[in-house]
Amino acid sequence: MSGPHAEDGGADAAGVRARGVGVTLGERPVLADVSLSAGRGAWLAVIGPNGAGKSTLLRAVAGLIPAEGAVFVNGVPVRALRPRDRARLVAYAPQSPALPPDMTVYEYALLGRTPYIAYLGRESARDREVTGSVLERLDLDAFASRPLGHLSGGERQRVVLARALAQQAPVLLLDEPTTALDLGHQQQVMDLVDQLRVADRLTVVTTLHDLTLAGQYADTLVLLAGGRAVAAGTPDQVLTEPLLARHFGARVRVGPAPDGRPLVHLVRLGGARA
Ligand SMILES: Nc1ncnc2c1ncn2[C@@H]1O[C@H](COP(=O)(O)OP(=O)(O)OP(=O)(O)O)[C@@H](O)[C@H]1O
Repeated sequence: MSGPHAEDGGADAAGVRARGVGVTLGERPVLADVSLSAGRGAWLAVIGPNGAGKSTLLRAVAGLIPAEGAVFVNGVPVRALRPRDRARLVAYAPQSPALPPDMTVYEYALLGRTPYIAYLGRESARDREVTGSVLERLDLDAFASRPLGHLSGGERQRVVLARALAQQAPVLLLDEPTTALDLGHQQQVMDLVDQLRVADRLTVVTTLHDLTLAGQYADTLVLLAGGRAVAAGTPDQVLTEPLLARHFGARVRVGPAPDGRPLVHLVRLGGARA
């Protein structure tokens, strides 16, 4: 996309570019000088200990909070976009948003189509088709008429993802999309996002606590600690025993999975089993 505010407007600008991002919340500096870049079809995972600033970074990239520095989506400064235009470019699934308890799963997922529906207009057949298909792919079609207040934590998490996927934006920002999910649904969600990334050349940026999952799916990892990017690179470069020990205070072993990507295991402290 190009335009009066575009950085360069060329194909190289597709995806997300953030430079020198700093955020202060209340009086507290929460992020300082963070840069990242994820082009079309790339998957970038933001990892780091609790309170490192991962969710704040995602919200800054989504253009939802003011930030120092610059965030470009498809070459356009994200804060310069009107909400409706921004929602067509960037879909953001927060970690645990407040959900209206009486709204149904279908109605909530359909909210993802809002940027395509005329003001005071009704949804089209296409909007209903996209919403129905996303619910089906997330195993939620049987829940379509259930009120949100009657769902389990994992079902709620999938509904939040469904709304973001129904948005069909080229940039997908997912904050901890798998924390409440069982093993099968973790794989289903990650594989679905991966299929969409490949098929539609989406740019995916996600925070993840599960480091093995991050290393399995992302091409690039950014490790945040204390509001700063302390490491960035391929999973092999970032998921190392010394870096994880230093920044998570965790004793881990890192070894290769059958596909060569790193697997991170916690090492039990306190000696041998009794
Ligand atoms: N509104 C706020 N005012 C002041 N500080 C805040 C505010 N919101 C968050 N913070 C602080 O900002 C820091 C970063 O928070 P953030 O939620 O981005 O961390 P995170 O890396 O996503 O953490 P977690 O892994 O626990 O989800 C934390 O220390 C948090 O306490």
